[in-house]
Amino acid sequence: MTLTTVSEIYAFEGIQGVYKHASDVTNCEMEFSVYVPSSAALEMAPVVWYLSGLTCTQDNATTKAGFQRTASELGLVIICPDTSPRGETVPDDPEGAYDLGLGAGFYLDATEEPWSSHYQMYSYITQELPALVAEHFPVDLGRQAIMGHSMGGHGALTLWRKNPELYKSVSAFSPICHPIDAPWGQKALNNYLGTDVGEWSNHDACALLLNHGPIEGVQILVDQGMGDQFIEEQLKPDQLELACGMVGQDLLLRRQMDYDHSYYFIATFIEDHLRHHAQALANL
Ligand SMILES: N[C@@H](CCC(=O)N[C@@H](CS)C(=O)NCC(=O)O)C(=O)O
Repeated sequence: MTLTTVSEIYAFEGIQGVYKHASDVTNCEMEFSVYVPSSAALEMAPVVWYLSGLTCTQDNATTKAGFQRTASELGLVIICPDTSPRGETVPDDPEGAYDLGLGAGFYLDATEEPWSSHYQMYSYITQELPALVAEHFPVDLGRQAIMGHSMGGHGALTLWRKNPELYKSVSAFSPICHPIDAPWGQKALNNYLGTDVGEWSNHDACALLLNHGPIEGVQILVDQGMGDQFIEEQLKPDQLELACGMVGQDLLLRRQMDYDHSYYFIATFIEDHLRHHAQALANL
C-alpha cells in the first residue's frame, strides 16, 4: 500500500511524521500521524493508538497533547488517526453540526445510508491502518495499546473490549462512557446504525462490559476532569465505574478536580497514560 509523506519533523531524537494514503475501507484519502522514537532503529517498538474526539483531525493530539518527550523516553510509537473519512464526496451532517459526519466518525462501521460507503472507521483503525503501518514503520503489532479522548475515549474502550487480543492495554481521557444514554452517542448511533438499539450496545463501553464481562489482567486507566462541561450529560464516568464494579473489571478512574475537557488537561496527565501502557506492554 502506497504512503505519501506530508511532513517529517525531528522531535526528542525521534521523528514526528504526518502521512496520507488512499483508503479502500473509507473510500477516500486519509491522513494520520506517527511518532517514531529513536530506539525503534534498534528494535521494533510497541505501539500506542491515540483516538481523538469530536471536531479533531490527527493534528490536535499531535500538536497539543505533548506526548513526544515521554514517547521518546519510553520507546513508544504513537499513532494518531483522523476521526472520520474526509473529502468533497463524503457526507456530513445536513445542518453542519459538529457531532455527526466529518470529524465525528465514532469509530464504528456505519450500516445506514448515506454514511455506510465511507464511515467505516472501526475497520479502518483495527485492520487497514495497522497493516499499512506495519509495512512502513518499525512497529511490533504484538504489543499494541489504545487510548483516546472523549469520542476517542469511547473508541478506545469499545475497540479494546471488542479486540482484547489486539490491544493489551487501554486508557482514556474524559471518555463518552455510555453513548446509548447520551445525546452525542444517540445521534451518532441512530444515524450510522439505524434504530435497532440492540445493535447500539455493541458500541457502548458499559454495555460491552456488562454483556461480555471483564478482561482479566488489564487495568483501565481513565482521567476525568471535574470541571468538564460535558461530564453530566455526555460522558457519564459514574456509569463506567458502576459497570466495571458489577462485572469485576479493574478500573482506575481518577477524578481530577478543576480540569476541563481541553488539551491542557490531556497534556497535564498524558505522561501517566504512556507509562501505564509502557508497563503493560513491557510485561508481554
Ligand atoms: N465544538 C464543541 C466541542 C468540541 C470539543 O470539545 N471537542 C474536543 C473533543 S470532544 C476537542 O478535542 N476539540 C479540539 C481541541 O480542543 O483541539 C463545542 O463547542 O461544544
